Amino acid sequence: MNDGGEPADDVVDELFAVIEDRKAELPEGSYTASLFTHEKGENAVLEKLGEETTEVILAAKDDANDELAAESADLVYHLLVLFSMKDMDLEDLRAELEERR
Ligand SMILES: N=c1c2ncn([C@@H]3O[C@H](COP(=O)(O)OP(=O)(O)OP(=O)(O)O)[C@@H](O)[C@H]3O)c2ncn1[C@@H]1O[C@H](COP(=O)(O)O)[C@@H](O)[C@H]1O
Repeated sequence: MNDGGEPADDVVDELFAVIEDRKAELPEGSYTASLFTHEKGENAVLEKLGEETTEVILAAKDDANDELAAESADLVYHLLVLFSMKDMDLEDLRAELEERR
């Protein structure tokens, strides 16, 4: 909660909104935009997902929890870029998780 008693914006929702903006605007110098315009197409983000997954596993095996959190954030970010590329959104993920409750 912030000082006004309103719920704080969800950081994951906010990140996804930024990713959607980058997809629409493709600003110069944006890493996110570069994934949407990459010459390898969607393979660029798929390769990053593979790399980040390996990094998550290595951090876990090293018992390096700070690194595990950082690599997990990289993984989630790239997963959200993939969702956006596929015209999916966080509601698709939430609906899938809800169904499993
Ligand atoms: N959350 C992220 C985020 N996580 C990871 N990354 C990028 O993902 C890449 C991860 O690659 P690696 O771990 O392999 O590290 P690296 O060796 O530096 O990367 P490369 O040389 O392979 O590109 C890095 O370039 C990171 O900067 C991210 N880039 C952007 N965001 C978010 O997206 C927003 C918009 O960013 P821009 O699109 O760059 O404006 C930012 O404000 C952040 O909130």
